[in-house]
Amino acid sequence: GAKWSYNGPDGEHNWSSNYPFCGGAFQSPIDFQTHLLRYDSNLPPIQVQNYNLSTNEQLTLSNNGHSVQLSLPSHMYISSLPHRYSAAQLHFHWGSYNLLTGSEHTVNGKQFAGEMHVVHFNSDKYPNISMAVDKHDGLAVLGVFIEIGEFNPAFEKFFKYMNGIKYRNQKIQVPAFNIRALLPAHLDEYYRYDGSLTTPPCYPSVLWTVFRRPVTISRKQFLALATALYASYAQESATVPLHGNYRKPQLADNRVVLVSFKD
Ligand SMILES: NS(=O)(=O)c1c(F)c(F)c(S(=O)(=O)CCO)c(N[C@H]2CCCc3ccccc32)c1F
Ligand SMILES: [Zn+2]
Repeated sequence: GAKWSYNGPDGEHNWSSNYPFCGGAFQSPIDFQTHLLRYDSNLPPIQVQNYNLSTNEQLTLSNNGHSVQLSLPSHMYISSLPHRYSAAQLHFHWGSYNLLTGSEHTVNGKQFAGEMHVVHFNSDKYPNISMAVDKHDGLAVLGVFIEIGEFNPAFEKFFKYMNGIKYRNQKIQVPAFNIRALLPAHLDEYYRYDGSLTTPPCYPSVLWTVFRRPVTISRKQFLALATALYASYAQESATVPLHGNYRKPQLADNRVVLVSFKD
């Protein structure tokens, strides 16, 4: 499809000229404002299966020019939703080395340092993510806020390889590890709403689950994420740093955000 970026002439204000859904309804991310929230006692803790991958499996770590992404095997899935949602990939959104504000979803206007998304597709109904990506019940994405704090050994399992994918379309194989360790300890408190991909083509096909509790990575780890990658190709002389890859919060319109927590 047509090229897009997070700033300049191909920035988010012009996405809808090549990707009409980006100017449509049910867009993501949104700001979780207290008055939009409604407690729903029927929201169960999120349950994931087969996230504890064995180290003799290999995952593809790649720089797709928009984010750093880690491919995930489809035998990993979410089991607590109405359909089985099988994993496809995880990726990140972040600010820049001196702007610790790069999350996509926000809470009463507060932006976190970054945000991780674990993308799943409805494998009960669709054979692969490409067939699911534009269907109303096609995708389920788990969102995890990232804050600066304690060093995070789980993230280090692939952060340490990022110098191998500095440029766009570079990819390397990395040993698999326990993906559950990237999620918060408790999966019972989360925001839930119907939304979209936060990048073009912005299909309104995502059941969003954003956990209330952030995970922490160290400042050094965050700097590595925010400074290691380029959106440009290796052979290009003009390098374009890959940072600030987050979409601004979109209008909630009259969407309600369900929450699994009371206080
Ligand atoms: N924030 S977000 O909405 O979760 C989100 C991103 F921000 C994001 F950058 C990506 S991308 O890395 O593929 C780059 C541009 O699509 C995705 N990819 C998804 C949806 C598009 C098709 C596809 C195919 C295979 C695997 C994953 C995906 C994405 F879903
Ligand atoms: Zn994302």
